Amino acid sequence: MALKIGITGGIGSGKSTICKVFSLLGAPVFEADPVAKTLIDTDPGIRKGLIDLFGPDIYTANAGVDRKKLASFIFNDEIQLAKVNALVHPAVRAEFMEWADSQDVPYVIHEAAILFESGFYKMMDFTLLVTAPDEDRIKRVMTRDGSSREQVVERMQKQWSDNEKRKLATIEIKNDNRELLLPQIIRIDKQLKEYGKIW
Ligand SMILES: CC(C)(COP(=O)(O)OP(=O)(O)OC[C@H]1O[C@@H](n2cnc3c(N)ncnc32)[C@H](O)[C@@H]1O)[C@@H](O)C(=O)NCCC(=O)NCCS
Ligand SMILES: Nc1ncnc2c1ncn2[C@@H]1O[C@H](COP(=O)(O)OP(=O)(O)OP(=O)(O)O)[C@@H](O)[C@H]1O
Repeated sequence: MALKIGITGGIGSGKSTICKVFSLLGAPVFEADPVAKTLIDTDPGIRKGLIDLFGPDIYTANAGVDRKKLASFIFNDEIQLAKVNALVHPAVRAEFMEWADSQDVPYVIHEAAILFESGFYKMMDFTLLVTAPDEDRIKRVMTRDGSSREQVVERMQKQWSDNEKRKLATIEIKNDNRELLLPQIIRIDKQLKEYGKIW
């Protein structure tokens, strides 16, 4: 059975970029967020649950969820956020476990922005935390998404701080353009492949 490796980090830290490198090194990557979003749009149980919570208008005419509406209901109300997460996260978890068990490799990667916040980290054998200075992250996301500094800072403030995440992480990957990124990833990949062999 493949080792399960969780990878997380704040907005713009470089999770997706680093996952691309792990993928090139042969590690299958499960991206939790798009899976969660697809399930919200397509899973009948989740659909019913969201309609019960927020009414039928939470879905648009073309069947997808109204993202702006859902964000406005949950991002300023912790109770509603917890209810939505309780509907969506068990389904994501089940999909991940089934996917992971079908992979014949030393290790697989689970990428999630809220790996620690959601408790998903408890299902992982090891966790990797990607960090970078706030200013670098802000500039990267402004360039990537065309968002304003204020929009990025607002999102950052809603996420756990790196210090909180460090307490739960096995290994930190520094994506700060001071410590070289590729040697860090190659070292971790080598260790995981060795460890995966004897697991
Ligand atoms: C509510 C939605 C429609 C808002 O979409 P929007 O494009 O405005 O925001 P985006 O998806 O980029 O998320 C922004 C940030 O919010 C935080 N966040 C997103 N979903 C969650 C969640 N379920 N719980 C806690 N924080 C969350 C993350 O820190 C993320 O970086 C969207 O976030 C969503 O569908 N979320 C549920 C999917 C999910 O649970 N994803 C988390 C991984 S399992
Ligand atoms: N070391 C780096 N130097 C410069 N740019 C970088 C570096 N690492 C990542 N980037 C760029 O910064 C942006 C953010 O990186 P990425 O999308 O990988 O972050 P993320 O952690 O997955 O973000 P999010 O949580 O918003 O999805 C991307 O455009 C990426 O190409």
